[in-house]
Amino acid sequence: MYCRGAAAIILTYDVNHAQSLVELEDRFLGLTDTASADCLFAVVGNKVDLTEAGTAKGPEQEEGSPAEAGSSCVPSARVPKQVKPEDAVALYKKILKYKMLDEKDMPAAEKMCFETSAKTGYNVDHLFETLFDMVVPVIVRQRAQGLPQTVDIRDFKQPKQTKSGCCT
Ligand SMILES: Nc1nc2c(ncn2[C@@H]2O[C@H](COP(=O)(O)OP(=O)(O)OP(=O)(O)O)[C@@H](O)[C@H]2O)c(=O)[nH]1
Repeated sequence: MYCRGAAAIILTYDVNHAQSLVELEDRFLGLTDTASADCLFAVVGNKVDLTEAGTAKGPEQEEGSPAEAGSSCVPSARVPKQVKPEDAVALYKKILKYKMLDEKDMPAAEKMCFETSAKTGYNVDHLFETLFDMVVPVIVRQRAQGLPQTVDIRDFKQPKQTKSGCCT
């Protein structure tokens, strides 16, 4: 996971495995520490095509929010969805707290939580178009302010060696 200077991070879980949402918080959230201070977060529940209440809509029909995805049943239903959109919204709010970001300064949770199917393409364009529309103005502003777009690795400082370290 490479996050340094990222303007947006897409945290993806599997709507059929509750543990995958838990792991986003437990294992991956800390890895986003090197992202930009004004980084946007999207929480994306993928594999919605496999769920009972999911959608098998093709890319030509794709649109809508998690609520819409949940309401469009298809006959090829399989398993009950394990992670509800509300769970993703709760995680999004936790992320903002972890980042010490004020909810009112950030896009609404409902706007930043998506359900997708990489297999059918459902909601994938909607996800990327939404992020793109939000991120481009931020990048343009950063460039106008002359903020560096690269990292100078020569700035790297060796961590201090301690005599008491067991491996030194
Ligand atoms: N049905 C379905 N399968 C998917 C979808 N996205 C990915 N897959 C399948 O899930 C498997 C794992 O996909 P990867 O892209 O390797 O994802 P991963 O996060 O590394 O692995 P997992 O944690 O197992 O999902 C592959 O067989 C993909 O084809 C989806 O939206 N629907």
